[in-house]
Amino acid sequence: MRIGIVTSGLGIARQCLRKNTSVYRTCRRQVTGSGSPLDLNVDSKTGIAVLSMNKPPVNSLNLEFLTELNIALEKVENDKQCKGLIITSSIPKIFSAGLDITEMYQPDIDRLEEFWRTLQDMWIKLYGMNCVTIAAINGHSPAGGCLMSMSCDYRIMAPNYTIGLNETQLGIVAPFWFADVMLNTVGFRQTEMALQLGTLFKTEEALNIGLIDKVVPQEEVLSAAQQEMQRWFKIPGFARQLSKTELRRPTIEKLLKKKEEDIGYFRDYITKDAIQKSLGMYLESLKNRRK
Ligand SMILES: CCCCC/C=C/C(=O)SCCNC(=O)CCNC(=O)[C@H](O)C(C)(C)COP(=O)(O)OP(=O)(O)OC[C@H]1O[C@@H](n2cnc3c(N)ncnc32)[C@H](O)[C@@H]1OP(=O)(O)O
Repeated sequence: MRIGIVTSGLGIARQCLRKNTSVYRTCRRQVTGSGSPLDLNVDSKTGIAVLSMNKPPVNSLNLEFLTELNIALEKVENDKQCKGLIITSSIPKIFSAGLDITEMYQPDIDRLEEFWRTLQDMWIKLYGMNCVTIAAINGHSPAGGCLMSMSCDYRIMAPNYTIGLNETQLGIVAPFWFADVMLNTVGFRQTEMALQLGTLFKTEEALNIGLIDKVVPQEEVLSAAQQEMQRWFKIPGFARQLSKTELRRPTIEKLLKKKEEDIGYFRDYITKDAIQKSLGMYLESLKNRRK
């Protein structure tokens, strides 16, 4: 991520005037540079940061991208002006395709371990963010994309997309902490069915089981997230934060206690011949889809 703090100067003010939407009307600090896979914009007036993933073709989470996500989350958490974070995507029709499968297929072992550690760190940060987090899900959100969405405080999604932990469809098993987050979100029965079947829920189905909180038309996802944020901002910050921490801490601590063990388990599991074969076939099927 190319990071350069652009303060609310004349250039940005002109952009604000040009883009005649409520989001852009107030001046923003742009915290990332052009060409970056992440656009982080902090609106100093509203206290809302918008983090938009922009890594073509599908916002897949590889080591470098996860590292940049970690830096961006750290920046938001350390920015005293930020009271809320909206995570969304700049890629049409895709929120995130989840983990980059090429990181797990025929991997270099050192990199594989680093990849997993960086994913753990990203999740620990996002799930434990003090500020209010809203996922503005404007595209498909399988597996790791679903984990990111579920780790926010609130989820708004556009119609006609899919979301879920579909790992079993790839012949792999969602780690215990992915499962824990789903359990915390939709309860045991929905989780045990969804995880075994690797269900990708359509938007409406996701709403029905409580995997997402609201459905709005595609073009309204971001403005709905901005609006929703106001409801959360009305609650005294300290009380809200403490409530969140109390509820989420046990889940985070469970991974913290087993971080290294989890990396070792992931490494040994993913490098098994049978798992490599499944991943290879899945990658091939993705490539052949358009043929
Ligand atoms: C203990 C082990 C635990 C591991 C936990 C794993 C968690 C995960 O997140 S695994 C990843 C699961 N993700 C998926 O199953 C999503 C797969 N992708 C799709 O279903 C689709 O690509 C889509 C719905 C996200 C988008 O569809 P579409 O717009 O039609 O784009 P394409 O399918 O044509 O894809 C374009 C391009 O991107 C490659 N690609 C897609 N997803 C991934 C991915 N997750 N990782 C790496 N690469 C991916 C796809 O192969 C195409 O590549 P090219 O053919 O080279 O253009």
